[in-house]
Amino acid sequence: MLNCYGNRCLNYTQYQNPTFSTKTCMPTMTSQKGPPSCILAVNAGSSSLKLQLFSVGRSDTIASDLVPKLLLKSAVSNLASPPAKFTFQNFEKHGHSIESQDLKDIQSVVGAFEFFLKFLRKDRSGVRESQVDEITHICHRVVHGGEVGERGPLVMDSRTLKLLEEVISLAPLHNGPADLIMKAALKSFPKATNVAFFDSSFHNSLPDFIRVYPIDQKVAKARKLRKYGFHGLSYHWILKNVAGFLGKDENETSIIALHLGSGASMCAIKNGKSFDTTMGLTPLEGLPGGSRSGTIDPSLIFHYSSRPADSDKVSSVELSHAESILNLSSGFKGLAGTSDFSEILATDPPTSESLLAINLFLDRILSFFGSYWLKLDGGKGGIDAVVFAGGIGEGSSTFREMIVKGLDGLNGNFDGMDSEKNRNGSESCEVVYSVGDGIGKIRLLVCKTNEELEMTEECLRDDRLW
Ligand SMILES: Nc1ncnc2c1ncn2[C@@H]1O[C@H](COP(=O)(O)OP(=O)(O)O)[C@@H](O)[C@H]1O
Ligand SMILES: CC(=O)OP(=O)(O)O
Ligand SMILES: [Mg+2]
Repeated sequence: MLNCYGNRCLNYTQYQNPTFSTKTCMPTMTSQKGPPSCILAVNAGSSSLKLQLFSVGRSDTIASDLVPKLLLKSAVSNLASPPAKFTFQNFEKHGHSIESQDLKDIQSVVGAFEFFLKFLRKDRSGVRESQVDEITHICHRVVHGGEVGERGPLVMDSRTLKLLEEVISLAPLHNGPADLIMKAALKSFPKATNVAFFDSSFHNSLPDFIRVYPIDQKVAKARKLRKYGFHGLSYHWILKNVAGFLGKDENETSIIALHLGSGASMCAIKNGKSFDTTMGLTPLEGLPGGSRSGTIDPSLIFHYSSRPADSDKVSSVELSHAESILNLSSGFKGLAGTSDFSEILATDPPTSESLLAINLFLDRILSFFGSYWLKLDGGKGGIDAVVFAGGIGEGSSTFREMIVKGLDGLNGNFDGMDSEKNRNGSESCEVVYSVGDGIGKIRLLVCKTNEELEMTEECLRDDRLW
């Protein structure tokens, strides 16, 4: 039985290597000091909660290197288009059995986290009670780090939770739930160290002329109103794995990365640094998503909330309500009635609504692509690869093919698409695989993103978090 992480495939016998034994999970008597021995990684997305549990061993080759071993993987997906689906896979249980069920009553990531915690302690999970108590570190994906997130990951306690409360309104679909999950984790695992890893940190390198909005700069600075950018854990994972795949240093790798999931964004990575990205002050800017509008004329908000031509008659839609409409009932949901893009792609025969959603998404992606092509000097060899990731980017060969077809007009030195690899590549065990013919200078790649393992690896690398 194979299991993938990093760019490696491990088989079950390698899994039994005693250096990776769960015995490495020592019970913690006080808040953990010293290297982590058991890490729970929690990724609260807009339509899903993804979790992985790792024990930590020493590398066979470099004894000082800490290596995570995957113990279990669990997810609650489809939260935005119920019923939510729960999956739980215990890699220590014989046959790596997968448990799955519909959760009719769970509609939020916080409810999903509570369900997961209860399930973990059930016999059916195959996880020993003592093993749960051995968790020394909990890594949380927090989408918006505001100014505190600029300095990188942050150990959570009542003081740092307060600091993050200030930016909850800047990532309304994410930071509120993450805040509640961190509070629940602090309560349920009082001996563990909780660390927040920020999606926004990766974009600290954005140049001023890209991150500044053309508004009064006194107000902008005082209220920290600027582009932050998100999906940064995913982009760093993509960067390091694509650099490894290409045999290049991270800081010599330049790519256009497309993270297309319930929330969708793109990033122009220039020599290992984020140079531009489509999301902004909040995850609402840029591409449309499952229920988010993406970029619109800012005046549209006022047309929602008032009737400009008839100014004394104010409509019943208030500004905060308009914000919630743009976040929760726009995007694919507003266009085609569902936030589930796989359902839209599978509509057979296609309806005018499904075609509109697909063509509009494609159009916005190509608009940003053209812009990033120029910014990275694509015509002069400034781009190594185009990389697809996220639920849609990894899951839909059809949509990847549509995007690549749309790039024809650039007349760039792209790989041609290899239809066979594009259709069947997902069966590959590799984290990064090619969907191109390898003839062009710009490779077409898919990267199986893994925000949970990204946080875990960072946690093991950064001893300030222990
Ligand atoms: N095989 C697939 N083909 C097309 N779309 C897919 C596929 N698998 C998942 N998706 C879509 O990916 C989106 C969820 O992406 P994901 O990255 O898991 O979400 P989140 O933003 O919650 O992390 C949903 O719109 C879902 O329909
Ligand atoms: C930032 C963001 O939109 O994240 P997700 O796609 O996980 O909802
Ligand atoms: Mg996600």
